[in-house]
Amino acid sequence: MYLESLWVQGFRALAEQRIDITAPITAVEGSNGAGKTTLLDAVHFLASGKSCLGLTNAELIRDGESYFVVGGRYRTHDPVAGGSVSHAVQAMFTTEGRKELRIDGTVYHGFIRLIGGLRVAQFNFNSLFLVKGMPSVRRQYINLLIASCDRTYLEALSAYSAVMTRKNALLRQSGSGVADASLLDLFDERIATLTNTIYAKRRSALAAVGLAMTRLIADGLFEPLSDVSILYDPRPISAESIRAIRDRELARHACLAGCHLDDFVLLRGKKQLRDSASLGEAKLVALLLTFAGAEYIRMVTGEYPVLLLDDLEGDIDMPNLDRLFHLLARFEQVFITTFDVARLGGGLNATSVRL
Ligand SMILES: Nc1ncnc2c1ncn2[C@@H]1O[C@H](COP(=O)(O)OP(=O)(O)OP(=O)(O)O)[C@@H](O)[C@H]1O
Repeated sequence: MYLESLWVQGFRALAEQRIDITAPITAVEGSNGAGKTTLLDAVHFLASGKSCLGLTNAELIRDGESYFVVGGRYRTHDPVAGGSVSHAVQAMFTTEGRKELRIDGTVYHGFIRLIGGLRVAQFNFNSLFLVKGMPSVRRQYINLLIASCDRTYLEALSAYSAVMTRKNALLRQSGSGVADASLLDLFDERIATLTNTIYAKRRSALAAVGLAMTRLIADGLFEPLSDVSILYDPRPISAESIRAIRDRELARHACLAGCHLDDFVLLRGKKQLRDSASLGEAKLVALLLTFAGAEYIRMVTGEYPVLLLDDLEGDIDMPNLDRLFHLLARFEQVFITTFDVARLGGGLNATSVRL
């Protein structure tokens, strides 16, 4: 997987930028506020239709502009064609909320089709919330990871989100508790089926990610995390078990069971890292999850994703940099932000883009 060129217009810090990429490692340089994080976020957007900083599309539009455009051309291995193929993608979002996506010239009016095209694994300062933050952050991690390799998972998530929206609307309408019970029964059946499908896919993906974590720890860079593991053991649900809490759902006007409340636990020994990890440890665990996610993608698709590393300086002890560079050599393409490539030492043979 290789992003050959990237163009952005009116995207946060970047007024207009076009880069053609030829080297395996691109060091994105520039002073504070120059737009380094923004550039990596643009690549993440092309892979997911979303900002990796948790920003809304409207927040991504540069102040004073009426739209943003993010586009790129990437190369990927196509097992059907038996070789490398190249795709052009371009996403536009306007202040009126209009979305326009072009993939190889075909126009779509939503960004969901970006998922499963260009694949990325990313780390930035927000990644520590994977360890320290709310369950929703971990769900986003696992959702994008699986969906980028498995279209049926993405379809199950979309179907789940649609049925939950309809059920929530019905629960809100129900007011005094009088709701269309048979329609709620139908929704509960669908929610239970989709939840169990999603649980099963998350279970096998998280088992693979956990295995990749163990191998990466054995490689050395993550040695201090030798007893870190993932615990994920959701109980399958049934329409009956959801029906059993219907009174509570009616009272709260919300769905109170299903995979939208799911979470996985990061453990060190038997302790939950969310409560016990220092900030430095949390960042290292998040970096480990980034690399383990990349290994998962390679295992499923046969190709490493594009690796996006933002704000790593200061988070990794200098003696470990050599091991990090060794790990980067696995990837076909890496983007790494830095104030100054020289500060990263001679171990990094990178081409730099200065903003
Ligand atoms: N919607 C927006 N319109 C214009 N400028 C924006 C917008 N959102 C953020 N910025 C500006 O972008 C800059 C931050 O960009 P970014 O985070 O990409 O910089 P950076 O080079 O990664 O900085 P640092 O080295 O400090 O991490 C800030 O100056 C901020 O004011």
